[in-house]
Amino acid sequence: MGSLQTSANLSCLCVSVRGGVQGFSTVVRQVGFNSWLLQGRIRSRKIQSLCVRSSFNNAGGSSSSEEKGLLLGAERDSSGSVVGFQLIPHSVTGDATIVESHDIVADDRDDLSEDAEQKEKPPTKLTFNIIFVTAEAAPYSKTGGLGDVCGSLPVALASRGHRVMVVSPRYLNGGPSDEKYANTVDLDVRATIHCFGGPQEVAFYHEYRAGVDWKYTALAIRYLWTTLLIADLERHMVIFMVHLVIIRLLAAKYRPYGVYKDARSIVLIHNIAHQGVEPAATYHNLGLPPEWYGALEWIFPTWARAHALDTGETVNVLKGAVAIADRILTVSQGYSWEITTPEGGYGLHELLSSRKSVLNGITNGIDVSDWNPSTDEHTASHYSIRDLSGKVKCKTALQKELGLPIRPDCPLIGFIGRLDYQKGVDIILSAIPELMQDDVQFVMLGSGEKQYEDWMRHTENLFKDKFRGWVGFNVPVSHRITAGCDILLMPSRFEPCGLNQLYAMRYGTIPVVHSTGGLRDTVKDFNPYAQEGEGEGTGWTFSPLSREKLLDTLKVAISTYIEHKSSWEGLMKRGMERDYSWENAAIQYEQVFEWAFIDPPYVR
Ligand SMILES: Nc1ncnc2c1ncn2[C@@H]1O[C@H](COP(=O)(O)OP(=O)(O)O[C@H]2O[C@H](CO)[C@@H](O)[C@H](O)[C@H]2O)[C@@H](O)[C@H]1O
Repeated sequence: MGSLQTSANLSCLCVSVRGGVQGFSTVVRQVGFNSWLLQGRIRSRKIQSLCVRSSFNNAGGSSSSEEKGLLLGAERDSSGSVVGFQLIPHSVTGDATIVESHDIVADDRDDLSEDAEQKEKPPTKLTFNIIFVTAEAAPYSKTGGLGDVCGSLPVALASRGHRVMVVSPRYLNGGPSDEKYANTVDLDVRATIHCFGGPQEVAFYHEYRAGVDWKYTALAIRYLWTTLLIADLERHMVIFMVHLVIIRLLAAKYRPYGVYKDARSIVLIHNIAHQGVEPAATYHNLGLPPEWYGALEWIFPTWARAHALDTGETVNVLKGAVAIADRILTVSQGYSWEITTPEGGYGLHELLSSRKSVLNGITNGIDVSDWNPSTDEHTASHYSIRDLSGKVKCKTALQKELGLPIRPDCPLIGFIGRLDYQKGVDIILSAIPELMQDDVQFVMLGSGEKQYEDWMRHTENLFKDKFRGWVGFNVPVSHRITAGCDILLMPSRFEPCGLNQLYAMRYGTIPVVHSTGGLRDTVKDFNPYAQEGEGEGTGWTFSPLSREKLLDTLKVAISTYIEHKSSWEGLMKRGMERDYSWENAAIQYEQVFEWAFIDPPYVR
């Protein structure tokens, strides 16, 4: 960890050992918000210097990057007199000055690390400038898990001292009547970008909330690279990309002119089934130079083409990002392996395998203040690990709200999610007739494919006392289902991370999940005999994904609920006491940022 910190710190601090500056190879510690104590050798003289970066912003913008990129190091003799100065170029634009330094040439002992002051101070903490570019960020916009993650991970990183900006579109819902945007200000900046066959005007809005700069672009089109115009105001940052085309724009439009040349890009894959594939003819809409076409080019195999004249030629946004990002992240470790296999890679497995050395998985956290059973504003009652009594009140209130028989002891099973192939809705559909023979209740909340929405309405009519299908997207209802159910079913075919099982465990609702991706990583199988009979585990995982396996596993869960109340309570409590906060994940993200700065930019 220490050596990684040092290398990354040098990059972050704009003191590049790779740039040929011998000596300032170690950051002893950060001694202020923008100042660091460096040590090392210059021409065999031992130097210790205090470096101060006066600003992250390059507001003036008049001087050259070389002028901006200098550190001034003063060398002193043993009496403390200045005997010379060192101009230390750094590779990233920014204002930096050394205000104090000590030449300790007389002291030949390698004892810098034993400096008494150093012992008192905490170790160097790196801070980064991070821009998230995302199609969704809750609470402003959310159609699924992407919105959740991009609404809370930036806040977690900001609370750890990083400077974080989120850039996202302001959709049509973000009009004056939308309370979520009540605190935003129009920056009164109108920029013109050239894409989609002509000039497009973009308006920018801003809000500073929870330590994060939230910026929104009002533009009729969803393509977010336009938002890099905002980023244009910034310099020397880690650029953190979410699933988009900006990395190519970086390389094609900015780096040739020295801008962002030391920034790093990271693509975070939330779901590889959604790659942003468009007909090849749309490439010119992106405003990228023709020579970059190859990075996005994607040709479907013959069997996947629609008809005899279909050449299969497309542009694939995610493929381009994977090909040239500095690092690649997914939202769980299990999924980071799955996408390198033919079964899980959706055609990108070979490309991803070739970049395995920069591919990592970090399990998502959740917003633990929004999803908190002891304070949840959407639920009928509150409860906690110390007092679970409120949970049954949430259950009966949910039964009442849905018009189901109010039966506290009847196992209540829930499903929340997009109604599509990924979520295994077809497996639920095939299992429901048999499941409805048992004394259970089942509630589904979701929207998506019409065939499944129709099936939910139809099934509700068939099993009036047992089944409810809520067609639509409703966040308060999703909280009430999570709190009120005993079991949450997630038979996802694949699941990069999955958030609902995390919400469920935090609410003492036991997940029954297909053993895949993030579900396998986060749900630990119940074993009643472990821990000298105390039991372990937080739910059930099953594999393979089949109707029979799903039914078998659900039936084991149901009989445990009915017959082994103390085991059930153990399951609930083990799930509830786990740490789901973003803090853990944020620490791992910092590690990846550090790794990103160890290597030079992948595309120059
Ligand atoms: N009808 C409805 N009404 C109200 N709320 C609803 C809803 N349908 C879904 N939601 C909510 O949307 C979110 C869905 O998140 P998931 O992680 O389960 O899946 P999603 O596939 O969208 O995300 C992708 O990105 C996330 C984030 O990285 C990964 O966890 C995941 O595996 C990947 O597929 C949850 O907050 C859920 O409660």
